[in-house]
Parts: sequence; structure tokens; C-alpha cells
Amino acid sequence: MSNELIFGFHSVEAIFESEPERFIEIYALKGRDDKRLSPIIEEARKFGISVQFMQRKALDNKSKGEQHQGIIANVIAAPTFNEKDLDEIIAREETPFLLVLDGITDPHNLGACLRSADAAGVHAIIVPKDKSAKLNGTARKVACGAAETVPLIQVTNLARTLREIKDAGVWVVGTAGETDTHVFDANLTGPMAIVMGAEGEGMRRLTREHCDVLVKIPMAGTVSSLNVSVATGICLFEVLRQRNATQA
Ligand SMILES: C[S@@+](CC[C@H](N)C(=O)[O-])C[C@H]1O[C@@H](n2cnc3c(N)ncnc32)[C@H](O)[C@@H]1O
Repeated sequence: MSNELIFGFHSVEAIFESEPERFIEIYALKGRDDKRLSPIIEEARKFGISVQFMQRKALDNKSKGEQHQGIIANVIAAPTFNEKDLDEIIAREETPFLLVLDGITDPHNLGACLRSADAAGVHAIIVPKDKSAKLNGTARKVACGAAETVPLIQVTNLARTLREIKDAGVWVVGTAGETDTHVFDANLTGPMAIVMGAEGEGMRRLTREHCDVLVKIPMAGTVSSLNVSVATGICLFEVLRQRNATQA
């Protein structure tokens, strides 16, 4: 059984909400009188989890450079998800809603995408095993608890996975600034995987070739592209808007 450190209030609170049994120990900043810390300490007492109070320097050493807001928890490592879990999710959900991140390497962007994905009701995020930011403390903290709620599925061969989800009836929608179809004009109401490209290069050629359609977010200013997590938020919420509109 492996363990991992998680950092910051959102991550700790999210685990208390969903899986308190994963806590091994909590480390909190000594002398901190904080409205947000007291409920955590109370919860920890309730579940019999030990809380160690530490000086800032000791917490900084423990976090090895990750921002921690004065709270770190040692927890049983989260389960990892693979292709088999993806098959189950697609079979289970009436209208699967997936997000594919093709080689996003910045943990801040991964965390922000996770947060938006949770908010938009995405069932799973698919990433290539080799070419992605790891779900480290930074990504978890930026995700504000969404790292615990949205399965992050690591696949060995993204092109093959895209072929398989297409065979299962999921429409694969790639995003790129230089295409013709506006995301707001595409029909995004069916089983859907929205594919986002990497920070520098965008989608890889093979990924792009597996998309059923490419859409762009229209831009009115002078910059050539949006930050990938911003673009992710816009596309996911357009899917949600269209789905809600058809249900109304
Ligand atoms: C910073 S952009 C990459 C820019 C890269 N030079 C390119 O040509 O794609 C990272 C990702 O954000 C998404 N993105 C950014 N701006 C977009 C736009 N205007 N329309 C659609 N997707 C966009 C795409 O998924 C893109 O691959």
C-alpha cells in the first residue's frame, strides 16, 4: 500500500468528504488560529486521525517546495485508473462526457482542467501515460478537490484509445484555433470526448487525425491562442449549456 502527501485545504477537505479512511496523518502549522483549520482538526479527532502541529520550516521541508497553506496530509495513495475503468465508465453513463488532454505538461493546467471538468460534470479525463503532467501536489491543490472526484485515466496509446471510444459511440471533438467550425455552432449534445492539445504544440498529428471534427473558440483580440485550461473551460461549459438546453 503506497502513500502520498496532499497539500492545502481544498485537497484535505475533499478527502474528508469522500474517503476519510485514506488519511494516515495530518500536519498543520503550529500556532495558527484559523477558521478553516478548526473543522479539520475536529473531523480528524472524530475519525481518530493524528494531527501533528509543526513550525513553518518543518512544514516547508515536508512539502519540498509545494505550496501547502499550512496543512499537509499523508494519505493512502489514490487509486489509479486505466483503459478497463474507461470501458466501464462509457458502458455505465447514459451520455458519456469525456475530456482528453493530449500532452499537457504543466501541473497548474492539469489542476485547472480537473477543476473545470468536475464543475462541468465530466465523467473522466483521459491522458497519455508518458506525455502528461503528473497528478502531484500542485495539480491536486489547483484542482481544489476535483483530483479526488474525476477519474484521471492514463492510457498507453492515446490513438488506440480514441479509436476504441469512437467504436463505442463517443464523438471525438478536437480543438484547434485554426479550424473553421465555431465550438458554439457544433452539435455537442451526444456522447462526447473533447480533446485539448498541449501548451506549446497543440494536439499531436495522430490525435488530430482521430478526431471526428475540429472546433475553434472564436477570438476577437490579437493573441493567437488561449491558455489550454481556459479553452477547456469554455468548451466543457458549451457542452453543458447545449445538454441543459436540450433537456429544458
Ligand atoms: C496554447 S494552445 C496551443 C497553441 C498551439 N500553437 C496550436 O497551434 O494549437 C493549447 C490548446 O488550447 C486549446 N486552444 C487554445 N486556444 C484555442 C482556440 N481559440 N480554439 C480552440 N482551442 C483552443 C487547444 O486545445 C490547443 O491545443
